[in-house]
Formats: sequence, structure tokens, C-alpha cells
Amino acid sequence: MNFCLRARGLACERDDRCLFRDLDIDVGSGDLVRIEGPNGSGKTTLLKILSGQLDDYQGTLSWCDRDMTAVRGDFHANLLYLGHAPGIHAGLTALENLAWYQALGGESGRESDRMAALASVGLSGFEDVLVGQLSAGQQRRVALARLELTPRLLWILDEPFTAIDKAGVAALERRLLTHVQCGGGVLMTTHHEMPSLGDIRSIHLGGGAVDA
Ligand SMILES: Nc1ncnc2c1ncn2[C@@H]1O[C@H](COP(=O)(O)OP(=O)(O)OP(=O)(O)O)[C@@H](O)[C@H]1O
Repeated sequence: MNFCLRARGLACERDDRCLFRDLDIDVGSGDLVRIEGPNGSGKTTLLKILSGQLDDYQGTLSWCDRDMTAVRGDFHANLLYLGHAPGIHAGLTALENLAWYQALGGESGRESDRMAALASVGLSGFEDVLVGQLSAGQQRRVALARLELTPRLLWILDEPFTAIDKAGVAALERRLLTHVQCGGGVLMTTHHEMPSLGDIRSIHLGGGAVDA
């Protein structure tokens, strides 16, 4: 399915400081877009605006050529957002975390799919371990298992490579490429260099040019 998340004239201030303004963004089928900028330049804020978590901004958002306010439910049904923090429960096992995540989205899901999702991120054998007892990189992998579990057209990912080892980074880069090659879209922030992804579109925050 073709789709497009479109932002026009986005502007946002924090404490009387302009984070960004006049920002135009299009992310659609087959697009991989990276938001770059130094610490505090507004990358997370921008992703939260684009994923519908904040409303204190100026500008307009649309989804598939319709004003976001009219299609918010459809947008969220097609969105997978992974935040800066892994967003997982330390007191639940890896498997229970995925079941909890599915329940939040109104799905019951199958345990075999959850097992497969954990295997895909290298966590076979850790299914029944409390997430609070996993390493930081393994916790991030539990969060990343959601990419396998819940098919969504658009992925908005805030620093998905955080705490991931070299092999995990390579696997995630491949996963991002596969997603866009299959018609999905990815919008993400990362301080990580990704030479294997080639020359991807970038949006520069923090006073630089905007070229999305
Ligand atoms: N709820 C808030 N209230 C006030 N200021 C905020 C709020 N959220 C973010 N800020 C400020 O907005 C600025 C941008 O924050 P943001 O987290 O978007 O930056 P970032 O580019 O993602 O940074 P980093 O690379 O360090 O993750 C920061 O100066 C931050 O203090």
C-alpha cells in the first residue's frame, strides 16, 4: 500500500528557544529518512510530534493526503514507534513483554510468533528471563523484536541502535533496508554512522539546512 506522512511548516519552541521552523517532511513507501543534529537540537521532539504524541507545535500533518486530525486512528494503526528508552517492563519476562505490547494494541497474538520475534533479534533462550535482568543491549533487542511482531507500514525509531553490538547493528540495518524495499517507510534518529545504507535522505536540525 502506498502511503505518505507529510509535515508542512513545522515549528516548535522550548523555553523560548526555537528548535526548528519551516520544516517540511515527506515519508512514504520505500523511504528511509534520518533526522540528524547535535544533542538537544530537537530530534526526539520532532519524532514525538510526527508520531502524534505532542500537540504544542505549529504547522500541519497529513496522512495519505488527509488532514491528520481526520485520520488519526488509521495513522496509528499503521505506525510503529520505538522511543529513546526501550519502553519495556523490567518485571516481565521478554516473552511477557511482547504479549503485553500486543495487548496494548488490542491483539492477543500467538506465542510462536513472539518466540520467533525474539529469535530474530538473537534472544533465543532468553524468552523467560525477566527483562530487568537482561543487559542494556538485550533490553533494546526485546524492544526491537516488536518490528518483527507487528506489521506496520511506517516505523518511527528514536536511536534504535543504542546499546546494540556490532552484529546487532548490522542485522538492524539489514532489517531497515528490507522494510523499505518491501514498501514500508522508516523515519529515525541516530548518532550512528550507517555506511551500508548508502546515501539516505537526511533532515538536519540545530541550525543546519533542512533538505527532506
Ligand atoms: N517537555 C519539555 N519541556 C521543556 N523542554 C523540553 C521538553 N522536552 C524537550 N525539551 C528541550 O527541548 C530540547 C530538545 O530536546 P530533544 O530531546 O528533542 O533533543 P534531541 O535532539 O533528541 O537530543 P539528544 O540527541 O540529546 O537525544 C532540549 O533542550 C530539551 O531540554
